[in-house]
Amino acid sequence: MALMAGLRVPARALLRSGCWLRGAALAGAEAAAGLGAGVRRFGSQRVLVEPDPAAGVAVVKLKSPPVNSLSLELLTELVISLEKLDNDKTFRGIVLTSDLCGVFSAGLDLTELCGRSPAHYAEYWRALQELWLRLYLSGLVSVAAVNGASPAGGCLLCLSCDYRVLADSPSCVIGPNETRLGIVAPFWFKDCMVNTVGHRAAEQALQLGTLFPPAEALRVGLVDQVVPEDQVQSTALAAMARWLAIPDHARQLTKSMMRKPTADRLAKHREADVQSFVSFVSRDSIQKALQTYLEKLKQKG
Ligand SMILES: CCCC/C=C/CC(=O)SCCNC(=O)CCNC(=O)[C@H](O)C(C)(C)COP(=O)(O)OP(=O)(O)OC[C@H]1O[C@@H](n2cnc3c(N)ncnc32)[C@H](O)[C@@H]1OP(=O)(O)O
Repeated sequence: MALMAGLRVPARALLRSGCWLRGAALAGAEAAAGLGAGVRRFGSQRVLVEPDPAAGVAVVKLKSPPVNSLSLELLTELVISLEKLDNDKTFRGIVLTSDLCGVFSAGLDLTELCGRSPAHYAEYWRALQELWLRLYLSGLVSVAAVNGASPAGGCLLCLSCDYRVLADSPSCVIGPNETRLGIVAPFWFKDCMVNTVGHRAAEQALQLGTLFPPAEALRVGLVDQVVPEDQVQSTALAAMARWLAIPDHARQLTKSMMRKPTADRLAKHREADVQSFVSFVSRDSIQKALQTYLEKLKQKG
C-alpha cells in the first residue's frame, strides 16, 4: 500500500495504466479546456467538483480509490454534490467523470452487499435509488466523460446522463455484466438500457452480461462518441456547449417528458423495491455468488 494525502491507496492502483505518466498530458488537455490552474475546486472526500462558473458548468470527478466502487459513502457524497449543483442557479450542466486512471466506476461496492445486515442492505439500496433518481431527472445537462471501465452500476451512472463520451481504449469496457456475477440488475437499470439501446439489444446485453469494448458500445448506441483517451473531457465539454445552446426551460420540460414515466415506475414503489432487493441479496445462494466473485477479484489483484 502507498500512502497518498492520508488515503490508503494500493500502489498498483496508482501505477495502473501509466497514470502518473499520463497525468501531465491530461492536465494539459484540461488546461486547454479551460479547467486548469486557478479554478477553485470544492466537493468532498470522494467527489471532487471543479466549477467553471463563467461557462455554467461543473466537472464532477469520482475519486474513491482504487476503483470508484459505489460505496454508501460515495453514493451519499455524490447525491449531496448533485443536489448542491442542481440548486445553484450558476450551473446549467455537469460533466461526470473519474479522477482515477483506467476506471470510471466499478459499479456497486460488493463489500456493501456481502455479509451485512438487512438494515444495511436497505440503507444502501435507498441511497442508490436516491442517486439514480437525482441524476436521471436532474434539470442540469449531464454529460458522462467515461475515461475508464464502467461495468454494471458504473454503466447505470453513464446511462442516467444525457450524453456519453467514451475513451477509445481496450480497458474502457462498459455494460450490464450483472448476470455474470449471478445477480440481476434492478428493473430501473433495465429500463434505462431499453430506453438507450432499444429492447432487443438491451435484452441480449442484460441476459449475457455483456461488457462492450468502445467500438461495440458506439455501434449499439450505449455511448454517443468514442474519442482518444486524452480528448474525453474536452469532447464532453464541446458536447455540453451544444446542449447549453438550447434554452433550459424547453430542454428541461422535454427531458422530463421523456424520463419521468421511467423514473415514476421506481419513485412510486421505492419501498417495495428496497424490500425486494433486501430479500434477494440476503439469499444464501446470492451471498455465496457475490463472495466467490469478490474473492476472484482479489486473487486477480
Ligand atoms: C444483488 C443485486 C444487485 C444488482 C446490481 C448490481 C450492479 C453492480 O454494479 S454489481 C458490481 C459489478 N462490478 C463488477 O463486476 C466490476 C468488478 N471489478 C472489475 O472488473 C475490475 O476491478 C475493474 C475493471 C473495475 C478494474 O480493474 P483493475 O485491474 O484496475 O482493478 P482490480 O485489481 O480488479 O481491483 C482493485 C481492487 O478493487 C476491488 N474491487 C473491484 N471492483 C470492486 C467492486 N465492484 N466492489 C468492491 N471492490 C471491488 C478489487 O477486489 C481489488 O481489491 P484489493 O485491492 O483488495 O485486491
